[in-house]
Amino acid sequence: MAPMGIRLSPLGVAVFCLLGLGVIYHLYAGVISSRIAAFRQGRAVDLRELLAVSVEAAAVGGREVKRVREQNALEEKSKGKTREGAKEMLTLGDLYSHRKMYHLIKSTFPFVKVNSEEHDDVADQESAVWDHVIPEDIRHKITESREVPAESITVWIDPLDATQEYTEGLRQYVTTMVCVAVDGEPVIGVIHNPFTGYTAWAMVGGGSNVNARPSYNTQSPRIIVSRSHAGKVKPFIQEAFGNDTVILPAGGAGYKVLSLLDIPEEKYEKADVYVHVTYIKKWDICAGNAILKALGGHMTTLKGEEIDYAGSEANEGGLLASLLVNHKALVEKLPNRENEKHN
Ligand SMILES: Nc1ncnc2c1ncn2[C@@H]1O[C@H](COP(=O)(O)O)[C@@H](OP(=O)(O)O)[C@H]1O
Ligand SMILES: [Mg+2]
Ligand SMILES: [Mg+2]
Ligand SMILES: [Mg+2]
Repeated sequence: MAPMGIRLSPLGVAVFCLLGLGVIYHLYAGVISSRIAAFRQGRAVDLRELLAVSVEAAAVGGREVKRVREQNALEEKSKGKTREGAKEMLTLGDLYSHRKMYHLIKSTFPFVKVNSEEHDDVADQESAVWDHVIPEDIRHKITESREVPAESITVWIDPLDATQEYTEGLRQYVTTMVCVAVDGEPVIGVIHNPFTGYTAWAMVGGGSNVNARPSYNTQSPRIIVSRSHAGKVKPFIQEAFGNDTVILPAGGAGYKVLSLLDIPEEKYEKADVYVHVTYIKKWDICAGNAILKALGGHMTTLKGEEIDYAGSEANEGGLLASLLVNHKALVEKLPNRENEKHN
């Protein structure tokens, strides 16, 4: 019984309540859906922006690498040993470069997973902030933006590649590298030499600032290999390509990929194929893989398997990298090394 003698019909009350709920749902559905949209937008990453930040990160890290080398303040120490027993070196160049590169990428894209070779608990007080300017050459070569969910991205950074050679003063081999993998596939690669200032970048299906050479020799190829983690690469190559094959030992996984490209600088040797037979990690190889893929080339394990750039840092199956040749035919020439893994 309602006050003042007004009698409410139960059906009327029910209809009224339903109407009220409908209005509330209508109002809140709008709010909720716009919240979801805003949330989603925050987690969508424009790959052209991520390329611009990657190029910037390689440059800011590179400035630290150069400064530490020029001040002779490397303070090198051993982080441990590789599986083959070689010392894994860490210098202040690796560490300071890591801080700058990692924080620049993380502060711009907080939802993106970034795997760096180095680690550090100190928050960089003067960490670089991206100015949101996409450089002219990137805007010119990549005209369409492409957005992907942040969750699908893994960024690999090598704050200083060829640390061994860096400690020996062999500056030509040293690079900083950034790679962006989407769903495990390498999509963006940046390789920067801090001492010459040269940067190679490419986006698969997008564009690049570097090209393949007009031709490559696969009959008697010049093969570039590691100088400090070579393992048994020499007999491996001779078995595949003959005893007279030209083998070029060089430092740095980044440098060795640059040696396959058409770089208008005399400092880069010109190789036809890059082979690595020992264990190697994904921050060493992802950027080179993305650049080669963008230019129509391949980087695979020695068995010709694609490398998945999500998940663990390890690449166990060695490396074969080539550009504009029949990669499968190269794989078929290689000896079976089932019984000599990691050598
Ligand atoms: N067997 C191995 N185990 C661990 N890292 C290896 C390796 N072989 C090569 N690397 C790493 O791959 C990069 C290129 O090596 P190389 O010059 O011998 O070709 C170097 O990266 P960093 O200098 O970033 O550590 C090196 O440490
Ligand atoms: Mg290292
Ligand atoms: Mg490296
Ligand atoms: Mg390194």
